Amino acid sequence: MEGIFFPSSVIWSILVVLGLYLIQKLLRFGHREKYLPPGPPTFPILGNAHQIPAKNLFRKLKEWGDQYGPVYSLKIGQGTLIVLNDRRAVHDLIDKKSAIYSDRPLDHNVEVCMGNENIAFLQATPLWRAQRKIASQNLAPRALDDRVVRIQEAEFCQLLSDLLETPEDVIMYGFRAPTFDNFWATLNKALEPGTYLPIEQFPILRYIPDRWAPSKDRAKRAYANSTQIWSEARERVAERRRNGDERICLADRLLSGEVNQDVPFSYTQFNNFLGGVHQGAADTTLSAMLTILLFLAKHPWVQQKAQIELDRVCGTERAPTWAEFKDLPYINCIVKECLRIRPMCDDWFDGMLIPKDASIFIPVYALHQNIYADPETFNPDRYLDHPRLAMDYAGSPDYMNRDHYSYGAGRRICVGIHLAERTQWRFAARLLWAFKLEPTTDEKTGEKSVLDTEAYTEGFIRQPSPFSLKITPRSEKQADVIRSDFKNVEDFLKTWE
Ligand code: HEM
Repeated sequence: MEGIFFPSSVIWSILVVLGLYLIQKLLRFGHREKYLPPGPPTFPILGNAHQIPAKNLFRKLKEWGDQYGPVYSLKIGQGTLIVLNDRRAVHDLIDKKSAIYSDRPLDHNVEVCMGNENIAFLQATPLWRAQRKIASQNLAPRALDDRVVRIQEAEFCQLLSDLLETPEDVIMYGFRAPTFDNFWATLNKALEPGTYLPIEQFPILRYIPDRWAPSKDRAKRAYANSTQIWSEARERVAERRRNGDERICLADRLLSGEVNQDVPFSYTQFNNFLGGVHQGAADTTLSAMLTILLFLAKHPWVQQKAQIELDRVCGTERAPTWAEFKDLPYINCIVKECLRIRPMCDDWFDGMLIPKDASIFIPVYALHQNIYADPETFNPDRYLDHPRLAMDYAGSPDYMNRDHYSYGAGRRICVGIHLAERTQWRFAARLLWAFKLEPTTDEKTGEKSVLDTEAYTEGFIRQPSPFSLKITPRSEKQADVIRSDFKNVEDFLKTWE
């Protein structure tokens, strides 16, 4: 039988059509679909990836918001990012529909790094729900004000003379970090986020062999390292308990079976859950406290205004306590203003938006710049009409009156928000009651150093770059109170080491 014969012109035509089809497909990769909100012009294949700056992305997000409107989109390869730079959009999508917008974007590298065991990065699975429930019950205002109040106040007695403490360790594991190089103080430094291949956005990168993609190996090592650290933390708790030393903290309550678990945790899930909450607490709280220090030192009028209030309520004889929250409203304004002017991270969600796999992003810095007049000016007075705590505003349907978005939104809102609020308030209140904060003076020239409130580190959590301050007690009386307060709690603090 004779074979079917295609003239070479037909073969060429097919190849040309196929080639054109592939080129067209390739050119459309990274292209913004018509139904998406507007955004910066895309480049074939890359989309907007090449326009994402390595530094100060938060400022670029604001610039794009000014240019393309409150809701805009970015294309990163085949991935879509919808940026919600608008109170109403955040409320309608993230608060009201939080059941469908409580997921995290799929990210293979994050999955490998965290082994799907870190509460902050888990998809909205039954494991996340079980972990979230335990964390929110144990970090609820009542639990904190009943169980944690004494140790937190005591830590702040020490902090006045020694600004080096990380009180979260006590609440999680029942151990405190008496010095910076102590095991409990160094945990976070082992978890530096690395750079890695954006596989979800550019799926072809998946086929790069592991040996040419060091980030893949790094992700596996990151999981192994952090799991080892959190397992050591748990073993230290277990060892202390074997010696009959049980303490009031989440790890002990879980190990004693006092906390109801909706989903049983494996050994590593248990350890990485506690580690994940600790991680959520440590860098954020540190960054917030450094921002408070930096901005107060830069703005003496704010110190003076707060100190008038503190002197009226506490005099020089005693330091303020959390019980005086309502009598010292200006401290709350300072905490809010610091979180507004320098939010430390932006916020990611995944959900059912069209297109289905789009990620949603709240550009917190840009949003804060949009919603307040004169946003670059540090002015706690703008919060005088917001006397309540952040969660009251975040949970209110009156979204136009929300104070700030630094704790996120919807079901994923920071689970440590109540502890974070208490920690920052205690820090600001005691610091201002006790000390005068100033820039340092150059011994040779006699000139005051300039505190740079723009100098922040890049990374997952933004923090003020190192700065130095002159911290002097406001009076001899206050210095005496600091000393005697610390003496009174010293033995109590030792029982947590
Ligand atoms: C000033 C201090 C803090 C700030 C600004 C802050 C901010 C945030 C933000 C923006 C998120 C993501 C929220 C979202 O996706 O909508 C978050 C999540 C989280 N935070 Fe905080 N945080 C702080 C302190 C704390 C503390 C003290 C703890 C624990 C004791 C904590 C534990 C967590 C955890 C576990 C998550 C993940 C929650 C989840 O995905 O379900 N944070 N935090």
